[in-house]
Amino acid sequence: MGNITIKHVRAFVLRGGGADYHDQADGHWIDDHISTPMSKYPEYRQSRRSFGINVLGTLVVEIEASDGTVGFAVTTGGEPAAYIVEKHLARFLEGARVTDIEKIWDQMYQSTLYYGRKGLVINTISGVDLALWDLLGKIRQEPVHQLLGGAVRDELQFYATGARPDLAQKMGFIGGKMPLHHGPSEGEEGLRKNLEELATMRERVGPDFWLMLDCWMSLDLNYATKLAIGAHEYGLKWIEEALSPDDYWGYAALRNNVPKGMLVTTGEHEATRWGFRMLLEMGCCDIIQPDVGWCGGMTELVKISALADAHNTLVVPHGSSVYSYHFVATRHNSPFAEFLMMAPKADEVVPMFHPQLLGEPVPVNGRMRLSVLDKPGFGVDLNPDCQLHRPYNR
Ligand SMILES: C[C@H](O)[C@H](O)CC(=O)C(=O)O
Ligand SMILES: [Mg+2]
Repeated sequence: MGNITIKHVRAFVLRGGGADYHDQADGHWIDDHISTPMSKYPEYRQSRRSFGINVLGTLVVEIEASDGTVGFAVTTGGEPAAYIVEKHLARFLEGARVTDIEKIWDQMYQSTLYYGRKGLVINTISGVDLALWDLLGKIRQEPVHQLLGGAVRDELQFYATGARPDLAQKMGFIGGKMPLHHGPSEGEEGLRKNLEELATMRERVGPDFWLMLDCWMSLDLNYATKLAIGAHEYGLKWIEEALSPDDYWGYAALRNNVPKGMLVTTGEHEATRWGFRMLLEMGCCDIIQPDVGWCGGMTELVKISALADAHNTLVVPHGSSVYSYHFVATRHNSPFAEFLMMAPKADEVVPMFHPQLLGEPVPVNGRMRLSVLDKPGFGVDLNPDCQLHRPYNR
């Protein structure tokens, strides 16, 4: 094993759903008048695709070892990410040992610092890192959760994100997180509509089912505070990503402002241990939500999670399908996981990264047995029916 090296790195682009889960067709709940930082421009209010939310597409990273084993991963990043992998990052992998994950991560991060640190570059590094974990698992014939130190639970439980928490409840999930539909630019009327939607959902699901609101970076502190206070009456469990990810000070203030018992969550657009250190040390939130495909990959998520543990903060990763399931199974401070409802009407459970992965597990009755994850690597294959495009073939 110590002698197996990395022979070749390849980066592809894929369109249509999957890891770039906002890349959906018309009529999908995920693109139906959701409040965003662009909602202040009326022409970009109805659809997130109108301002380009799906412009990047999916990045697929494939890493082939000297023994012929191939590991792969998908994340968001598309063609610019493929460029970075092929033209810049591949040099740190090809010829290295497949076990050199820490060193490769450090080289990818340090060598891109002058143009990286967050966003696209860290998405790209995350994709490469996840492919390395998949490769190592496949070579060792062990699931990634075992490489991470082993599972601490036999079963994962999930809340669902989508437009229909009432249906998610019937499907066995422990809670439902809804997108916020109206932002500050829609004034008092929008605020009233937001609260009415929450009230209707609370009536449908009864008093105990968790209800959360995902605000996708779209509010200001005053609006978020008013929303949280209004939503308290309807038992809102948490208010998510209410502010810009750069506004650490706003989050710290919001956490003071929300009614007692309501949680403030954020972090899906934060990256690396340094970004999360800001959130944790400034007391910005009760739950951090790193996306393992965006925050720096598994190698970085393990560090972020240890930091969170030392701050008594839960880590409930954003989306990211199998990549987060293998992680959540191994951490005491990750007691449950997110499942993004990718059915257009949020009325059935379909694999989160459909159609890109084969063998992608889904929760059944809101739960997933650990045994489902007991396959080498992340336990999934690329769907050969998906059209891979390699824009920067070296
Ligand atoms: C529903 C949200 O706007 C977003 O598309 C997904 C998300 O932020 C989450 O799952 O969390
Ligand atoms: Mg979110």
